[in-house]
Amino acid sequence: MVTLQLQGVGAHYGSRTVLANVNTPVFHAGQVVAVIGPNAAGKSTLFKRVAGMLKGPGQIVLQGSRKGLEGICYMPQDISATARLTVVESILLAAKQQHQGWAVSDAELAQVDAITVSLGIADLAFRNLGELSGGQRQLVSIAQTLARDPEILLMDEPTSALDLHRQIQVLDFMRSLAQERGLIVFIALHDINQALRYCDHALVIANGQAQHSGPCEQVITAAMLRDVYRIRARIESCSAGTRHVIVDGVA
Ligand SMILES: Nc1ncnc2c1ncn2[C@@H]1O[C@H](COP(=O)(O)OP(=O)(O)OP(=O)(O)O)[C@@H](O)[C@H]1O
Repeated sequence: MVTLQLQGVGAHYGSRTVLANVNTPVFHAGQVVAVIGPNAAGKSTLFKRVAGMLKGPGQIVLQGSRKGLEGICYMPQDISATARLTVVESILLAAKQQHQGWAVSDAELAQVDAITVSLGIADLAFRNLGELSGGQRQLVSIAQTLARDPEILLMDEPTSALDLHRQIQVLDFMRSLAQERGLIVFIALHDINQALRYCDHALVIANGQAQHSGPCEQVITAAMLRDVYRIRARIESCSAGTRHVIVDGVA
């Protein structure tokens, strides 16, 4: 069973340190971790550092992995697509990054089919990337990331371009994927209610540091929202018993 822990992780762009000394508990297969925090806090930078795209101090301790660092897959926030490929070609290309050679097996085609069906984009399979809407491109970007057979998924605001139905569909899907396939899923989110609803653990990044880390219900508090986001808010249970953030205004 895969586990991941960050120990004193930092990152810099040139001489500018953007992230320093991020420590986390050991995360286990099946867990979904919300990475939350204000704009420019360092969430994407943390993902890039964990994915090996940036250098910096500290250790990314991965244990019980079949694939090693190759199993850490990052879905970027930027979903612009310039390649002249169809949707299915672009997903196959992502899958092929993990394997030698370009021959496509029936099993790989079936895997791509299954991913597009799960994300509700099977009807887009032969459309060119350049002619998709923003939300459709985001769903294809998620499909490309899943095709890489991840053990650790780093999803950078994966629902930012999606309508409400698709947001719920994708987050439900990520949750069941984590549990059924034993993935550890990190999701950078700005919607704190989605973090409360879909994630087990919250890691709050602010000013390039991990300010809080723990179970969502312990970390997402009125005090944290005031200190980190500078808003006045209450956390209340709705009639269905689910906890929600109600925002009263800026602090
Ligand atoms: N390629 C880069 N070169 C230099 N500085 C960068 C680069 N990418 C990001 N930064 C800076 O690093 C800091 C953290 O940016 P990052 O993208 O990690 O924030 P974020 O928490 O993901 O923000 P957002 O919620 O707005 O997406 C910001 O000050 C940003 O300007």
